[in-house]
Amino acid sequence: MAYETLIVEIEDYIALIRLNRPDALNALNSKLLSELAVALGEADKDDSVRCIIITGSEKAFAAGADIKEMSEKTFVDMFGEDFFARESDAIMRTRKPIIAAVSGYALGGGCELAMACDFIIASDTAKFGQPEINLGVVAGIGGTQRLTRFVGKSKSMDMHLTGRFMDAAEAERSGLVSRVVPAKDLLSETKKAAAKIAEKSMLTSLAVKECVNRSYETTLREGILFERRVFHALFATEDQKEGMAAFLEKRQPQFRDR
Ligand SMILES: CC(C)=CC(=O)SCCNC(=O)CCNC(=O)[C@H](O)C(C)(C)COP(=O)(O)OP(=O)(O)OC[C@H]1O[C@@H](n2cnc3c(N)ncnc32)[C@H](O)[C@@H]1OP(=O)(O)O
Repeated sequence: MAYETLIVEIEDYIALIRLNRPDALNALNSKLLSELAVALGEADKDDSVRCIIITGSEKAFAAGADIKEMSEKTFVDMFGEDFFARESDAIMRTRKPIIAAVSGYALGGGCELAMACDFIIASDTAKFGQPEINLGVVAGIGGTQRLTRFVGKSKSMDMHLTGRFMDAAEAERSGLVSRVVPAKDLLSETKKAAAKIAEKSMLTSLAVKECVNRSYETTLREGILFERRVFHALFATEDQKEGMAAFLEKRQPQFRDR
Protein backbone atom coordinates (compact mmCIF):
# COMPACT_ATOMS: atom_id res chain seq x y z
CA MET A 1 0.00 0.00 0.00
CA ALA A 2 1.14 3.58 -0.70
CA TYR A 3 1.32 5.75 2.42
CA GLU A 4 1.20 9.55 2.64
CA THR A 5 2.57 9.97 6.16
CA LEU A 6 4.91 6.99 6.44
CA ILE A 7 7.88 5.59 4.56
CA VAL A 8 8.01 1.82 4.80
CA GLU A 9 11.04 -0.21 3.70
CA ILE A 10 11.51 -3.94 4.09
CA GLU A 11 15.04 -5.26 3.92
CA ASP A 12 16.86 -8.22 5.50
CA TYR A 13 13.74 -9.36 7.39
CA ILE A 14 13.29 -5.93 9.01
CA ALA A 15 10.36 -3.59 8.31
CA LEU A 16 11.50 -0.02 8.87
CA ILE A 17 8.51 2.29 9.37
CA ARG A 18 9.48 5.95 9.32
CA LEU A 19 6.95 8.57 10.48
CA ASN A 20 7.00 11.23 7.80
CA ARG A 21 5.27 14.54 8.54
CA PRO A 22 8.37 16.76 8.43
CA ASP A 23 6.40 20.03 8.55
CA ALA A 24 4.78 19.14 11.86
CA LEU A 25 7.58 17.28 13.68
CA ASN A 26 5.74 14.03 12.92
CA ALA A 27 2.70 15.08 14.97
CA LEU A 28 0.35 12.12 15.11
CA ASN A 29 -2.87 12.89 13.25
CA SER A 30 -5.64 10.43 12.46
CA LYS A 31 -4.25 9.74 9.00
CA LEU A 32 -0.77 8.90 10.28
CA LEU A 33 -2.09 6.72 13.08
CA SER A 34 -4.45 4.82 10.81
CA GLU A 35 -1.68 4.35 8.22
CA LEU A 36 0.58 3.13 11.00
CA ALA A 37 -2.07 0.62 12.08
CA VAL A 38 -2.28 -0.67 8.48
CA ALA A 39 1.52 -0.81 8.09
CA LEU A 40 1.88 -2.77 11.34
CA GLY A 41 -0.87 -5.18 10.29
CA GLU A 42 0.85 -5.74 6.93
CA ALA A 43 4.26 -6.26 8.54
CA ASP A 44 2.77 -8.68 11.05
CA LYS A 45 1.33 -10.81 8.21
CA ASP A 46 4.40 -10.62 5.97
CA ASP A 47 6.63 -13.71 6.23
CA SER A 48 9.61 -11.69 5.02
CA VAL A 49 9.41 -9.53 8.18
CA ARG A 50 10.80 -10.82 11.47
CA CYS A 51 11.23 -7.54 13.36
CA ILE A 52 9.74 -4.04 13.00
CA ILE A 53 11.40 -0.69 13.68
CA ILE A 54 9.40 2.52 14.11
CA THR A 55 11.42 5.71 13.80
CA GLY A 56 11.02 9.39 13.01
CA SER A 57 13.42 12.11 11.92
CA GLU A 58 16.60 13.34 13.56
CA LYS A 59 14.70 16.27 15.14
CA ALA A 60 11.57 14.43 16.20
CA PHE A 61 10.38 10.89 16.70
CA ALA A 62 6.98 12.57 17.13
CA ALA A 63 6.09 15.81 18.92
CA GLY A 64 2.77 14.43 20.12
CA ALA A 65 -0.78 14.10 18.92
CA ASP A 66 -1.67 16.72 16.31
CA ILE A 67 -2.83 19.72 18.33
CA LYS A 68 -4.30 21.43 15.26
CA GLU A 69 -6.48 18.42 14.53
CA MET A 70 -7.60 18.04 18.15
CA SER A 71 -8.09 21.67 19.12
CA GLU A 72 -11.68 22.11 17.89
CA LYS A 73 -12.95 18.68 18.94
CA THR A 74 -15.71 18.36 21.50
CA PHE A 75 -16.27 15.68 24.09
CA VAL A 76 -18.95 14.21 21.81
CA ASP A 77 -16.42 14.00 18.93
CA MET A 78 -13.70 12.42 21.07
CA PHE A 79 -15.95 9.96 22.86
CA GLY A 80 -18.05 9.22 19.79
CA GLU A 81 -14.99 8.45 17.65
CA ASP A 82 -13.24 6.77 20.60
CA PHE A 83 -10.32 8.92 19.48
CA PHE A 84 -7.08 6.95 18.94
CA ALA A 85 -8.48 3.74 20.48
CA ARG A 86 -8.50 1.64 17.30
CA GLU A 87 -5.10 2.90 16.22
CA SER A 88 -3.40 2.40 19.56
CA ASP A 89 -4.95 -1.07 19.90
CA ALA A 90 -3.32 -1.96 16.56
CA ILE A 91 0.12 -1.50 18.10
CA MET A 92 -0.78 -3.77 20.99
CA ARG A 93 -2.20 -6.37 18.58
CA THR A 94 1.10 -6.59 16.66
CA ARG A 95 2.67 -9.92 17.56
CA LYS A 96 6.11 -9.42 16.03
CA PRO A 97 8.77 -7.52 17.99
CA ILE A 98 8.73 -3.75 17.52
CA ILE A 99 11.65 -1.48 18.41
CA ALA A 100 11.21 2.30 18.68
CA ALA A 101 14.32 4.15 17.44
CA VAL A 102 13.94 7.60 18.99
CA SER A 103 15.89 10.72 18.07
CA GLY A 104 14.88 14.23 19.16
CA TYR A 105 11.42 14.91 20.57
CA ALA A 106 9.19 12.07 21.75
CA LEU A 107 6.45 14.06 23.43
CA GLY A 108 2.89 13.31 24.45
CA GLY A 109 1.52 10.80 21.96
CA GLY A 110 5.06 10.43 20.58
CA CYS A 111 6.36 9.25 23.95
CA GLU A 112 3.29 7.05 24.28
CA LEU A 113 3.87 5.50 20.85
CA ALA A 114 7.50 4.75 21.73
CA MET A 115 6.42 3.19 25.04
CA ALA A 116 3.84 1.01 23.28
CA CYS A 117 6.69 -0.57 21.27
CA ASP A 118 8.54 -3.51 22.82
CA PHE A 119 11.61 -1.51 23.68
CA ILE A 120 13.19 1.85 22.94
CA ILE A 121 16.66 2.59 21.63
CA ALA A 122 17.33 6.32 21.97
CA SER A 123 19.86 8.65 20.43
CA ASP A 124 21.77 10.92 22.81
CA THR A 125 19.62 13.80 21.50
CA ALA A 126 16.30 12.22 22.51
CA LYS A 127 13.90 14.14 24.72
CA PHE A 128 10.89 12.46 26.29
CA GLY A 129 7.93 14.22 27.86
CA GLN A 130 4.22 14.14 28.62
CA PRO A 131 3.42 17.86 28.35
CA GLU A 132 -0.35 17.43 27.81
CA ILE A 133 -0.99 19.30 31.06
CA ASN A 134 0.14 22.49 29.27
CA LEU A 135 -2.78 21.99 26.86
CA GLY A 136 -5.35 21.35 29.57
CA VAL A 137 -5.59 17.61 28.99
CA VAL A 138 -4.02 14.38 30.20
CA ALA A 139 -2.20 11.78 28.14
CA GLY A 140 -4.64 9.79 25.99
CA ILE A 141 -2.64 6.91 24.52
CA GLY A 142 -1.52 5.20 27.71
CA GLY A 143 1.06 7.69 29.02
CA THR A 144 -0.09 7.87 32.64
CA GLN A 145 -0.17 4.06 32.81
CA ARG A 146 2.92 3.06 30.86
CA LEU A 147 5.30 5.79 32.03
CA THR A 148 4.41 4.96 35.63
CA ARG A 149 5.23 1.30 35.05
CA PHE A 150 8.54 2.23 33.40
CA VAL A 151 9.88 4.89 35.74
CA GLY A 152 7.78 4.60 38.92
CA LYS A 153 5.15 6.88 40.43
CA SER A 154 7.33 9.75 41.59
CA LYS A 155 9.06 10.44 38.28
CA SER A 156 5.88 9.78 36.30
CA MET A 157 3.95 12.28 38.43
CA ASP A 158 6.80 14.79 38.00
CA MET A 159 6.74 14.37 34.19
CA HIS A 160 2.95 14.56 33.88
CA LEU A 161 2.40 17.34 36.42
CA THR A 162 5.24 19.66 35.42
CA GLY A 163 5.32 18.76 31.72
CA ARG A 164 9.12 18.80 31.82
CA PHE A 165 11.24 16.88 29.33
CA MET A 166 13.61 14.04 30.23
CA ASP A 167 16.86 13.73 28.30
CA ALA A 168 18.29 10.47 27.01
CA ALA A 169 20.65 9.93 29.95
CA GLU A 170 17.83 10.32 32.48
CA ALA A 171 15.57 8.10 30.36
CA GLU A 172 18.19 5.35 30.37
CA ARG A 173 18.84 5.72 34.12
CA SER A 174 15.12 5.53 34.80
CA GLY A 175 14.51 2.40 32.72
CA LEU A 176 12.44 4.13 30.05
CA VAL A 177 14.88 3.24 27.27
CA SER A 178 17.01 0.13 26.94
CA ARG A 179 20.09 1.84 25.49
CA VAL A 180 21.38 5.21 24.31
CA VAL A 181 23.60 5.50 21.24
CA PRO A 182 25.17 8.46 19.42
CA ALA A 183 22.64 10.12 17.10
CA LYS A 184 24.61 9.22 13.98
CA ASP A 185 24.49 5.52 14.91
CA LEU A 186 20.83 5.31 15.92
CA LEU A 187 19.53 3.52 12.85
CA SER A 188 22.52 1.25 12.34
CA GLU A 189 22.52 0.18 16.02
CA THR A 190 18.76 -0.37 15.98
CA LYS A 191 19.04 -2.42 12.79
CA LYS A 192 21.75 -4.53 14.45
CA ALA A 193 19.41 -5.23 17.38
CA ALA A 194 16.58 -6.04 14.95
CA ALA A 195 18.88 -8.35 12.96
CA LYS A 196 19.74 -10.23 16.17
CA ILE A 197 16.03 -10.70 16.85
CA ALA A 198 15.41 -11.75 13.23
CA GLU A 199 17.91 -14.64 13.66
CA LYS A 200 15.83 -16.22 16.40
CA SER A 201 12.88 -18.55 16.05
CA MET A 202 9.82 -16.41 15.37
CA LEU A 203 7.77 -18.75 17.55
CA THR A 204 10.07 -18.08 20.47
CA SER A 205 10.07 -14.31 19.86
CA LEU A 206 6.26 -14.29 19.91
CA ALA A 207 6.32 -16.33 23.11
CA VAL A 208 8.81 -13.94 24.76
CA LYS A 209 6.55 -10.97 23.90
CA GLU A 210 3.47 -12.68 25.31
CA CYS A 211 5.27 -13.63 28.54
CA VAL A 212 6.86 -10.23 29.18
CA ASN A 213 3.66 -8.37 28.32
CA ARG A 214 1.72 -10.66 30.64
CA SER A 215 3.80 -9.31 33.53
CA TYR A 216 1.98 -5.99 33.12
CA GLU A 217 -1.45 -7.57 33.14
CA THR A 218 -1.48 -10.04 35.98
CA THR A 219 -0.17 -11.05 39.40
CA LEU A 220 3.37 -12.40 39.84
CA ARG A 221 2.03 -15.86 40.67
CA GLU A 222 -0.19 -16.00 37.57
CA GLY A 223 2.56 -14.53 35.39
CA ILE A 224 5.05 -17.15 36.52
CA LEU A 225 2.52 -19.91 35.86
CA PHE A 226 1.82 -18.46 32.41
CA GLU A 227 5.56 -18.34 31.64
CA ARG A 228 6.06 -21.93 32.84
CA ARG A 229 3.24 -23.18 30.61
CA VAL A 230 4.69 -21.35 27.60
CA PHE A 231 8.14 -22.76 28.43
CA HIS A 232 6.67 -26.27 28.54
CA ALA A 233 4.76 -25.72 25.30
CA LEU A 234 7.90 -24.71 23.40
CA PHE A 235 9.19 -28.27 23.89
CA ALA A 236 6.59 -29.22 21.27
CA THR A 237 8.47 -27.18 18.63
CA GLU A 238 11.19 -28.24 16.20
CA ASP A 239 12.99 -24.98 17.03
CA GLN A 240 13.54 -26.10 20.65
CA LYS A 241 15.09 -29.36 19.38
CA GLU A 242 17.22 -27.42 16.88
CA GLY A 243 18.33 -24.75 19.38
CA MET A 244 19.46 -27.26 21.97
CA ALA A 245 21.03 -29.65 19.40
CA ALA A 246 22.95 -26.72 17.87
CA PHE A 247 24.34 -25.80 21.29
CA LEU A 248 25.47 -29.37 21.98
CA GLU A 249 26.95 -29.72 18.49
CA LYS A 250 28.74 -26.35 18.83
CA ARG A 251 27.15 -24.81 15.73
CA GLN A 252 24.72 -21.97 14.93
CA PRO A 253 21.03 -22.96 15.08
CA GLN A 254 18.95 -22.97 11.90
CA PHE A 255 15.47 -22.08 13.11
CA ARG A 256 12.52 -22.86 10.84
CA ASP A 257 9.68 -21.35 12.89
CA ARG A 258 8.18 -24.76 13.47
C1 LIG B 1 -1.87 11.93 22.86
C2 LIG B 1 -2.51 13.12 23.41
C3 LIG B 1 -3.84 12.92 23.91
C4 LIG B 1 -2.00 14.34 23.49
C5 LIG B 1 -0.76 14.88 22.94
O1 LIG B 1 0.16 14.28 22.46
S1 LIG B 1 -0.84 16.53 23.00
C6 LIG B 1 0.66 17.07 22.25
C7 LIG B 1 1.82 16.99 23.19
N1 LIG B 1 2.95 17.63 22.57
C8 LIG B 1 3.25 18.90 22.75
O2 LIG B 1 2.59 19.64 23.47
C9 LIG B 1 4.48 19.41 22.00
C10 LIG B 1 4.10 20.52 21.03
N2 LIG B 1 5.26 21.02 20.33
C11 LIG B 1 6.19 21.82 20.90
O3 LIG B 1 6.14 22.14 22.05
C12 LIG B 1 7.29 22.32 20.01
O4 LIG B 1 6.89 22.14 18.68
C13 LIG B 1 8.62 21.56 20.23
C14 LIG B 1 9.20 21.92 21.61
C15 LIG B 1 8.46 20.06 20.11
C16 LIG B 1 9.64 22.00 19.12
O5 LIG B 1 9.74 23.40 19.09
P1 LIG B 1 10.42 24.13 17.82
O6 LIG B 1 10.42 25.59 18.14
O7 LIG B 1 11.70 23.50 17.50
O8 LIG B 1 9.45 23.80 16.59
P2 LIG B 1 8.01 24.44 16.28
O9 LIG B 1 8.20 25.64 15.42
O10 LIG B 1 7.23 24.59 17.53
O11 LIG B 1 7.35 23.25 15.45
C17 LIG B 1 7.55 23.10 14.04
C18 LIG B 1 6.20 22.87 13.41
O12 LIG B 1 5.64 21.66 13.95
C19 LIG B 1 4.35 21.94 14.47
N3 LIG B 1 4.08 21.07 15.62
C20 LIG B 1 4.92 20.72 16.60
N4 LIG B 1 4.31 19.91 17.46
C21 LIG B 1 3.05 19.76 17.03
C22 LIG B 1 1.93 19.03 17.50
N5 LIG B 1 1.99 18.26 18.60
N6 LIG B 1 0.80 19.12 16.82
C23 LIG B 1 0.69 19.86 15.70
N7 LIG B 1 1.72 20.56 15.19
C24 LIG B 1 2.89 20.50 15.84
C25 LIG B 1 4.41 23.40 14.88
O13 LIG B 1 3.12 23.94 14.99
C26 LIG B 1 5.21 23.97 13.74
O14 LIG B 1 4.37 24.11 12.60
P3 LIG B 1 4.05 25.58 12.00
O15 LIG B 1 5.39 26.11 11.58
O16 LIG B 1 3.13 25.29 10.84
O17 LIG B 1 3.41 26.34 13.10
